[in-house]
Amino acid sequence: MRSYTLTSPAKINLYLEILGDRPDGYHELAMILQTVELADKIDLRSLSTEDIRVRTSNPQLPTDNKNLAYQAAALMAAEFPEAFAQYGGVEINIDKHIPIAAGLAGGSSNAAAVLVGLDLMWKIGLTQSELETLASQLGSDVPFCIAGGTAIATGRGDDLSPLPSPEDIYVVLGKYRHIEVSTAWAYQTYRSQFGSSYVVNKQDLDSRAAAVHSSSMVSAIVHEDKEQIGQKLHNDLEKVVLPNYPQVAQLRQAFQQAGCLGTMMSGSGSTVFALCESQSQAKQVQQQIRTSLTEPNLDLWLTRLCSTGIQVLSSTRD
Ligand SMILES: C[C@](O)(CO)[C@H](O)COP(=O)(O)OP(=O)(O)OC[C@H]1O[C@@H](n2ccc(N)nc2=O)[C@H](O)[C@@H]1O
Ligand SMILES: Nc1ncnc2c1ncn2[C@@H]1O[C@H](COP(=O)(O)OP(=O)(O)OP(=O)(O)O)[C@@H](O)[C@H]1O
Repeated sequence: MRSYTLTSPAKINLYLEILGDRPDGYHELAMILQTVELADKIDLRSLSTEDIRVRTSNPQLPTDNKNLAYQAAALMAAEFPEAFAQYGGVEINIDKHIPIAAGLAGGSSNAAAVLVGLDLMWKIGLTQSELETLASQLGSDVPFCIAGGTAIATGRGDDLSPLPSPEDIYVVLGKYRHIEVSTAWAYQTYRSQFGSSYVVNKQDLDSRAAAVHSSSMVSAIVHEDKEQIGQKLHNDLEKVVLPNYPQVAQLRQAFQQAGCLGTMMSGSGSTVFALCESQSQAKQVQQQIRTSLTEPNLDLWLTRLCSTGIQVLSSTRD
């Protein structure tokens, strides 16, 4: 029996611009993605049978083929049938800490962890680029989750260019337990409201995607200018989510008034994050939100930007 334990961290979007629509129904994006330390723990245990089993600490999550971690294992089994036959199936245990449907790529990160773990368990030896290509079949955010850290993401969100990770930036995450935003709904609503303003010409699209590389946010990251990183946060999906979810808009306003470097909704929401220059500032922001919004359904987490993606914590064999 072999087992691997991996950490599966969440991401936030420091920048998300929607450039245009795509013939496949997706959107062309210019994003800056960033991992944070808040993470799930994934345990993989080999089975003597050719089964894929999922267990999770959160009863809300599916354990069948609707779970992205299951889909990742099924993809590996289909791509590498000989390894699957030789090493047997796998039991996947998901110790869930990342909130679900929160814009934090929790499911995507779990899928990335299964790809990385099974590559090791089945001794396949895939490169990071090969893992990312497989990951893109599972979802737009999954390739980034493999190496994590800080990266520019263009195309559907899966064309990645790494950036240096800013150090010592603390993050307060806030999410209402009862508010879950569907990513597909957010993009569809954006398209129906703002689709007419999209870039249609392929050349313009390419130059807009390239522009993110020389943007003020990238410059702020490269120069580790915390103030500017906070100032340049951007997310086009706020334009559709905030008007439809007034509590999320109110939470964002409360963060803004709490004196942080900057605040923004992550991905398609409903999580709002605040960047803070120190742990003590983050604790103060957390405290101020608790006193200004006496809402029992609001969860808050204190975490930190992180420079790594999926990591193996331990492994055993006998
Ligand atoms: C909002 C973000 O999390 C920001 O990082 C991502 O763009 C979404 O990533 P994800 O959840 O991995 O997305 P997918 O599972 O690939 O797609 C979910 C849905 O989002 C929409 N979608 C996603 C990515 C993209 N570039 N354009 C889209 O329009 C599609 O309607 C799709 O049906
Ligand atoms: N392993 C998993 N962890 C979390 N959600 C999962 C998982 N597998 C499938 N899902 C389903 O995926 C949906 C989105 O969950 P997830 O937490 O990944 O959303 P998200 O953080 O908004 O993702 P993203 O930021 O990539 O859009 C939920 O409806 C959930 O039931």
